[in-house]
Amino acid sequence: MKTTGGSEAAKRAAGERAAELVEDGAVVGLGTGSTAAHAIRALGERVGQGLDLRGIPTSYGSADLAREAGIELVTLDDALPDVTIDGADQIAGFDLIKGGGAAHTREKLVDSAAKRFVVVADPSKEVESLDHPVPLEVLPSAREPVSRAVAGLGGEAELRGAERKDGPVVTDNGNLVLDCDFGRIESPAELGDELSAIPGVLEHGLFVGLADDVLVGTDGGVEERRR
Ligand SMILES: O=C[C@H](O)[C@H](O)[C@H](O)COP(=O)(O)O
Repeated sequence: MKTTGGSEAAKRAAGERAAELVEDGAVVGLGTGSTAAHAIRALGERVGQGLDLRGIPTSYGSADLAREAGIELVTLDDALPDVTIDGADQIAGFDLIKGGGAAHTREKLVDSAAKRFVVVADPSKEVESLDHPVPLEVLPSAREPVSRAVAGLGGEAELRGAERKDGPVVTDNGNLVLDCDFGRIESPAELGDELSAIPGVLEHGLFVGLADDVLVGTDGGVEERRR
């Protein structure tokens, strides 16, 4: 499981608070990453205490964690999520950049299908304006044309390298990831539309207009924002 900079206590506080919001009988979208992992473990504990729920994973990682936690898994073919709990790499208001774990394509599918999308994070993720590189999941054959198209939009694309494998990261869907630096992003919605229009891009990591709640854990509690 990829881990990021914020304190583990803050991530756990946010994840556990989000798990408390889940009602009996719910279908829950299970996000990917170190913060969502705390929510999955907390949900597993509630299942152990008798809570009835089914989970829809957003990656191999979240599926494995959910199985270990004793959560029954289903797919979007079986049910749509009542709520999805997912992390983020950067948060400005309710706009997000996701995909640090290369899971953003399935995450966007599950997050956007949910009646309620709850973001869990630690304070290091919050910023005034988004400026984190935007991950693009691209077809392997589209790497160069997409990089050129990104340059045409004023960005710089870098192929994400794997850490415990030679060569690039290959996603759960068999594709590559380009991390695209646009500096400060003035209009996330507009940039998202432009990235979606590039042939060969499966999905980009800008999540605009999707989040309903942002729960930011701190070492002393959880700050909750609702749209
Ligand atoms: O692809 C991965 C996801 O978008 C994660 O939700 C995101 O990278 C945040 O992960 P973490 O909670 O580990 O910082």
